[in-house]
Amino acid sequence: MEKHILNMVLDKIIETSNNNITITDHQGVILRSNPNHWSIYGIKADQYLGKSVYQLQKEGILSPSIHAMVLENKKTCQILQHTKTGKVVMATGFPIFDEKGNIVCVISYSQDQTEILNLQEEYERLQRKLVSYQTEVEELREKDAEQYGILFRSQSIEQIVKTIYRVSKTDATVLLLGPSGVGKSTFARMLHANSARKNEPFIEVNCSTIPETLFESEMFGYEAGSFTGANKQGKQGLIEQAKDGTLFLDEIGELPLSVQAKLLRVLQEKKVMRVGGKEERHINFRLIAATNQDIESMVEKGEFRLDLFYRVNIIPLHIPPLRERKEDIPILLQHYVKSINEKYQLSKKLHTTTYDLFTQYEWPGNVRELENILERVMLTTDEEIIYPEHLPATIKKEHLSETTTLPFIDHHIDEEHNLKKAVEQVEKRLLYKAMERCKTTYEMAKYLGISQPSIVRKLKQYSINMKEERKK
Ligand SMILES: Nc1ncnc2c1ncn2[C@@H]1O[C@H](COP(=O)(O)OP(=O)(O)OP(=O)(O)O)[C@@H](O)[C@H]1O
Repeated sequence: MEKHILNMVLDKIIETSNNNITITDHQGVILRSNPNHWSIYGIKADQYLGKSVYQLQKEGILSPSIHAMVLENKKTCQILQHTKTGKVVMATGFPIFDEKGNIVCVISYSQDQTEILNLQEEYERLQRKLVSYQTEVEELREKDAEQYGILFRSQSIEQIVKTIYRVSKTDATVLLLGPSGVGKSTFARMLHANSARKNEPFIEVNCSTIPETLFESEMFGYEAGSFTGANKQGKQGLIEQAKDGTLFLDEIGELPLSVQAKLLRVLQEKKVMRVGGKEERHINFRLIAATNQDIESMVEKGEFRLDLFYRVNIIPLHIPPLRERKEDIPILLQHYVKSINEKYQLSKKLHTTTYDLFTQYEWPGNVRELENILERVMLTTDEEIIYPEHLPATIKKEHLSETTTLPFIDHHIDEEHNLKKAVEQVEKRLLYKAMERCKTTYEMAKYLGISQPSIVRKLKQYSINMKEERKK
């Protein structure tokens, strides 16, 4: 190709490129560049063409010059330039060598990055805002959940609360699963209170308390004079009472098989025929069910209908037992101590060791058991501070075995690899435990099977001040 045509091609490439292409000779004198791109440096073509990049660098127009850098380093370079006009430019420069390895010219591509950087900054700012909004929403959620009587610190309950908020905006059937006393009814009420049906009835039916023979009349209602002993005017069934609201079927696993079939039909068709009635009534309601039974194994054993299981198991929510979310225990204790104090005009407090015991206990009856035990202990203890000795034997027993059995000792020996230290840990632990149970050093001596002077000596050895400890 002829030289003048090659020049025309080169000019066209430079003119049409999205990047600013600049060519300098081996001394950094600008030979070619697209004038349209130089506005970002705040100068015009006649001010830079034929000028040295070193000069422009000195004048602060190129800060720094990519060409100067390539000439100096004799290799490809990349930099971010901050121009006088406040722009940020990404410049990449490439050296071109002759056969002898001398630089004959440098070519650079530069691109205005200001917008991208601004967008990036804006994106990061919005990200930060989003995180702060998320935290705020979570805090509000926690507070909001509190108004429905749900207190938590555990991630598992936080996740359930989030799901409840999400599904409460839909009409999806929710199946609450978990052992007795974990809060299934409480969550069901929260779900209803957050839904569009909140101003309509919430009908809670404990399926285990309705006798099989009365199930139909209780659930579907009956017409006047349909059976002896029936109300003369007839009666609305529980499903009809839930019209436009929520029907909460608690203990659904307790329903006899014969009843399950009848219920399934109603749930599928949302139509109810009163006992002794002639026409079906269409009832609009949202269904929530709960059980503390292993419903899937009931299905396997043929004790629960598979079709009814599919009908209710749309959104299953497993609420874990309290022993699997011990981080919820302190806040529950604080709440219940406060509310029981208010209810009975008391001013009782839990000793820190009592808190520890409550946290270690397995709580087979979950939150309900915690609430009940606390109420009983607070009402039956004369003293203002509740010590471990005031607690029921089951809680103390668990503590006793946990602190004295081999796993505890093993743990310390494994960790320390030092017998003396491990013995000290065990001794200290036993002293604290004896202090929880006993009032005097004489009682402690009896409890631990050593002499009273030994107790005093050991307390001194481990700098344990009984009076101070009791105040904690
Ligand atoms: N997260 C919680 N925060 C505060 N109180 C709770 C919480 N969970 C449950 N409770 C309380 O524990 C008690 C038992 O809760 P609830 O009746 O909802 O449990 P359940 O799982 O439905 O029990 P069951 O299976 O026996 O019907 C209630 O007094 C309830 O207020």
